[in-house]
Amino acid sequence: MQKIGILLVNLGTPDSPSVPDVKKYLKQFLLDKRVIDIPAFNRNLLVRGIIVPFRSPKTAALYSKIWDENGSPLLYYSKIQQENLQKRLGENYIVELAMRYQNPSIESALENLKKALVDKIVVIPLFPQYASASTGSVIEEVMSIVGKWFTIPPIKFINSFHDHPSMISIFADNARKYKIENFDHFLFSFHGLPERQLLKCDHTGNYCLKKDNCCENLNENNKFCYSAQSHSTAKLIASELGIKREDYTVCFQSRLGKEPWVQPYTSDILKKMAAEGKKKLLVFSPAFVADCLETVYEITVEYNDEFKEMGGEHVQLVESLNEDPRFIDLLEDLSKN
Ligand SMILES: C=CC1=C(C)c2cc3[nH]c(cc4nc(cc5[nH]c(cc1n2)c(C)c5CCC(=O)O)C(CCC(=O)O)=C4C)c(C)c3C=C
Ligand SMILES: [Fe+2]
Ligand SMILES: [Fe+2]
Repeated sequence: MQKIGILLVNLGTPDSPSVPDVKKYLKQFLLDKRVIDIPAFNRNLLVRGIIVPFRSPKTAALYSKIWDENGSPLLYYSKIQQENLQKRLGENYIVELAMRYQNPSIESALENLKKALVDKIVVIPLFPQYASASTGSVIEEVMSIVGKWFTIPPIKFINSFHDHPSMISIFADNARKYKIENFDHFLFSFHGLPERQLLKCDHTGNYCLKKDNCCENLNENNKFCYSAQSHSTAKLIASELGIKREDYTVCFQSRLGKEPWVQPYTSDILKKMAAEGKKKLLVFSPAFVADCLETVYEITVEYNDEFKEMGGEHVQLVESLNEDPRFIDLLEDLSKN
């Protein structure tokens, strides 16, 4: 019987919410050339000289707010997902968890799979939509580590799962708990990405951001585009819930720096909603498979406060996939097919 290694990889989180640990995390994260994709000299100067020293105390304070007895929600739920997938797949599979930045490291997880004498490896980056800064970076890191091994085993990389029916159903069911008729409008708020990185994913060189709504529909030209895959996820969830196109907005949160990022920005949409007199918003965050800083704090606390200050009443987050057994169905499907 073959033994199959499964490597689940999420983004990463600091080891603790202390400023030195957050500095270590941000340094490793933001020095990644796929995350800040500018020439190495400028990246080093910007990250070591400006972003890390100035941002770390602020980011550490935010992490302290979401850190509970289970630690970081991202790592906590990722471990549960790993344990539940291991139980589901049984003894012919070895399921390892790694984080692209900080711990557990991809290198240690791959070593564990090597020691377990697996016959092949399936790498599942835990990002539904492909971006070079997330999925691409995980794939490059795995290739670079395994590339140094004397024996390179068969490896399969999952590239995206933005339209997987199990994920769509979980987000839709989690939303139904809040009775969707109670809301004035629905936001699908994805993690942001610099526009420059969208353009680099456009293999036609002449499609993305060249006309309005270029990425509203997924097609041959934009199949690897993060924005197009995000719109595809949103459309499928909205369709399962019977939400009409005019009642939802796809938007992007968590910008860094002054360059343009994929638009519209969630913060601008909140202003627009408040100006239109909308009172209750239901917000999906389907770029993540587990609750994390961006969902637990940015949406639940910051956006809620901002919206109320502008005259709105409530911003309700739809929980992520977290411990839902149907997410394990999805991971089982990606592991086996
Ligand atoms: C959905 C996948 C992600 C993409 C794509 C992504 C791109 C990206 N992120 C930054 C900068 C930051 N992101 C931060 C936190 C963070 N990012 C993701 C996922 C993606 N990022 C997650 C899951 C998290 C939260 C991790 C957690 O522990 O909860 C942060 C740290 C927080 C902060 O200081 O604001 C930064 C910085 C860039 C620049 C980028 C693309 C170029
Ligand atoms: Fe990020
Ligand atoms: Fe696009």
